[in-house]
Amino acid sequence: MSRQTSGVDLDVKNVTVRFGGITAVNDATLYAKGGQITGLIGPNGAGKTTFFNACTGWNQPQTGTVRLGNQDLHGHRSSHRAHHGLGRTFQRMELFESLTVRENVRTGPAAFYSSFRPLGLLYSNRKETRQIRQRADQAMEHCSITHLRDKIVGDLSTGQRRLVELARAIATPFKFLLLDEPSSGLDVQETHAFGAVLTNWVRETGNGILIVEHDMALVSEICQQIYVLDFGKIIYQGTTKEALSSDLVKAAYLGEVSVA
Ligand SMILES: Nc1ncnc2c1ncn2[C@@H]1O[C@H](COP(=O)(O)OP(=O)(O)OP(=O)(O)O)[C@@H](O)[C@H]1O
Repeated sequence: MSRQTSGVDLDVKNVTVRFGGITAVNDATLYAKGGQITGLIGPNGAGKTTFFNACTGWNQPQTGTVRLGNQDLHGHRSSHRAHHGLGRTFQRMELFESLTVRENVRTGPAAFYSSFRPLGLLYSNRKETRQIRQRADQAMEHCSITHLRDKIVGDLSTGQRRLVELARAIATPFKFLLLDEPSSGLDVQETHAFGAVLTNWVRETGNGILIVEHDMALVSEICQQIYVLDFGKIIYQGTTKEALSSDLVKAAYLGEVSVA
């Protein structure tokens, strides 16, 4: 990964998303800095995925704005937001089971570059093909999965598949990533290694991450800032240390959970 100087910040203001009579996200405002990992936590059904969808254009909020650096993404489709560098992963992994690891990872940058052309994947030039290969190789290296590059993804363990998904995301020239429960299904050691990959990527590229995560040990290890959603509202914002010792946050979410 090449080291860059400064990343862009994600600036989300006053987002409200309603589904009929349900207000899934209620006037939520969040600022996530480039070069950092910001956590978005909250109980099941709090509105975290809906908030992500509003950021990436998967749903259109009733109110609110989304900016990435100096780009106003408000009202634009998800493809436009991806062009401007806002990437995401999903709660359920979306990998091509019958393709190899290398092929899966290459689909990220290939789709990104092709989306700038009217005929998409039909045409690509040599320079672009070289870039796609280089980016995929670097991302696999970064995620320590180079040795798996010729394996079929359907044959891999959950931990390895999570890394393939992450490698595909970071192989794509995104400036900011939204990760939805990316460590789900990993054991303690795999989670720790996964967290180190995220931390290194942010440090080396200057890019930012907003992560939805239920694993509080991982959150406390990698996040600098935390936002807490409860019933669609941001009820707390602060440094990770402050958030984890806040009575309000404990009452809403953490309960007696130990994060040591
Ligand atoms: N498409 C939809 N139509 C109607 N209601 C929805 C829709 N999507 C989400 N909801 C509702 O909005 C609320 C927030 O859901 P959301 O999935 O965003 O929560 P979450 O915090 O991501 O939950 P989890 O941690 O379980 O993934 C829930 O009450 C959910 O049932």
